[in-house]
Amino acid sequence: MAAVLPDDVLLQTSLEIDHKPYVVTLTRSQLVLEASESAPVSEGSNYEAFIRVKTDMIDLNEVIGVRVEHPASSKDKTLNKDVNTYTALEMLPLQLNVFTVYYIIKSNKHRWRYKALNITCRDHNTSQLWVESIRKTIHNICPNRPKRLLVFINPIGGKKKGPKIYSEKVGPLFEIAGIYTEVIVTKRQFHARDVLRECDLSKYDGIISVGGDGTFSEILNGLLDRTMRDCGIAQTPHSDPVSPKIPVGIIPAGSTDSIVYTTIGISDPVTSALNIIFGNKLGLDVSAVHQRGEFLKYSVSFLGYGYYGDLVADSERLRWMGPKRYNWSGFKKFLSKNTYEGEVSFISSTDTSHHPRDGNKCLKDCSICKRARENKNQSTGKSISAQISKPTENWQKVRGRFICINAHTMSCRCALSPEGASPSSHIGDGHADLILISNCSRVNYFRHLYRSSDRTSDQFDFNFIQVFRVKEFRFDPLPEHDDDADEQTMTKIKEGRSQLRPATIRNSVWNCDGEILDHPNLHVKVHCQLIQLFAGGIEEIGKEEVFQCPPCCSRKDDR
Ligand SMILES: Nc1ncnc2c1ncn2[C@@H]1O[C@H](COP(=O)(O)OP(=O)(O)OP(=O)(O)O)[C@@H](O)[C@H]1O
Repeated sequence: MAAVLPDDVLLQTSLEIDHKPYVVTLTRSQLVLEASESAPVSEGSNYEAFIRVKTDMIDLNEVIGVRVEHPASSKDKTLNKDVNTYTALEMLPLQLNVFTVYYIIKSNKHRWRYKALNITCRDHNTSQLWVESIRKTIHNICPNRPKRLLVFINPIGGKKKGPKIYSEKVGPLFEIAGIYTEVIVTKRQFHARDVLRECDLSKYDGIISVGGDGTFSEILNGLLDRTMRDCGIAQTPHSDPVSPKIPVGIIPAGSTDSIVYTTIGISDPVTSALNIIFGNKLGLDVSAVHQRGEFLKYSVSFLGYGYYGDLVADSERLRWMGPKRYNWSGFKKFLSKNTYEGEVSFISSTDTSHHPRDGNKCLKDCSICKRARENKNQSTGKSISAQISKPTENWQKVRGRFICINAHTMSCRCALSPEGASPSSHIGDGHADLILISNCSRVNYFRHLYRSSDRTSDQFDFNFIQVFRVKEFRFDPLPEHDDDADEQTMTKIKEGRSQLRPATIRNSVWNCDGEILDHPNLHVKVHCQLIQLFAGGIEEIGKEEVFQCPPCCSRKDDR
């Protein structure tokens, strides 16, 4: 343990923890807890003397919050109750001389939890002094923690548990952290987007999506639309979108929650809430999707034509099945094995130091994403025309009949595919991994799908699969076709009046972050680290710190 230097000490008092005497010291970065025993006092002395027998420390950057606590609220695990109960308990008389420090613990497998340490002071003034001093010190060393959040809760995403997850697990944590929140439970699709178009964003330090990838995508699109409008920039294939100043966070409450899995390593509302509270941030690549020169939307994780497009179109009709609808639709589409003809054109990455099959995973503090951010910062300020991909840029083309065409802006991890559909894809390298799966037998396609759930094998190691790391791509279906006829067929499919059959439809749809894009012709351009996401990146298992629980803590069970 490093010695506490005198000028580093901000406050030091003899306090009680678990009815035992402690000398508690607040330094500029830590709370130091020294178990002590009373020593015999020399005659005539005005001071109580202690012998220090054991020392523990809590880093202040791992403290969620501190507050004067009512005993019932800690004993009864009030945090597991709903917000109303929680507020009612707060109105009971407080035990004003006790304050509680809430701090995180990191268990293995990326899951974060927290503990509460009750500290008893002699009187209310001392307790108040401690609370204020700790808060001020945290604010000084962690100035980037958010203080005001706008929260959107989707009540129909996943298993429809968004409101419950927020009120039981997340809202109380934001309250402990002293974060002011405005909460909107969405009433319809595009409700969040419409609010973001009009509201005063300067009031908030972050926007939080409680839902799945679809809700996040809606919020991301609303925020980027708003930013572009405020900057007076039209969204064309040749314009570079402007990064919003405000970061976005996700509390997972959807069916797949792939963005959370990929950026934190686990779909867990408490871990995500703690990442938001600590203000951890990552730069996320965003793909701008256009059709025939017209802007359609932004995508942050995945674009899939063919198998994954058909799958999402089918699964939309089966929402009542919950998350299992994806397995059922996936099985059906596997059996039908539709194939689609088309031409894919793309501009490959010029950086040859990394590629989609190099096995280099995008983990916390990823060097590839860091380099991309530095390059982006250097190029900011260059004229926009210098950054536009020109028609003369090196476009490559692949024609064929495909089972699917997938573009991953990130690795797209999820419970079914722990390493992701494109394991070496990066969150912020400014590129997407383009996976072209040509027509093959069902057995071979199954071998590819099976490998995506296997951490050890290369799912792209087949002669019918081609992979490219690209910054821009286009898809044109072949032969040229009647868009209107296909759109009518797609409407019937979505309304449940028709099934997808290769004989009746020549084109698939695009699956864009779990939502359907009806138009087969697509032009996609990746924008490096366009938005900031509240997430810390995936910690490498084995490199995580092993938490030493101070023996003095109130030893609450993991929540
Ligand atoms: N009150 C609402 N009623 C209907 N649709 C809504 C409502 N609120 C949000 N939506 C829409 O619900 C859609 C699906 O939500 P979401 O993506 O969160 O859940 P999911 O599809 O179950 O999860 P995932 O995308 O992770 O697979 C989104 O497109 C969102 O715009």
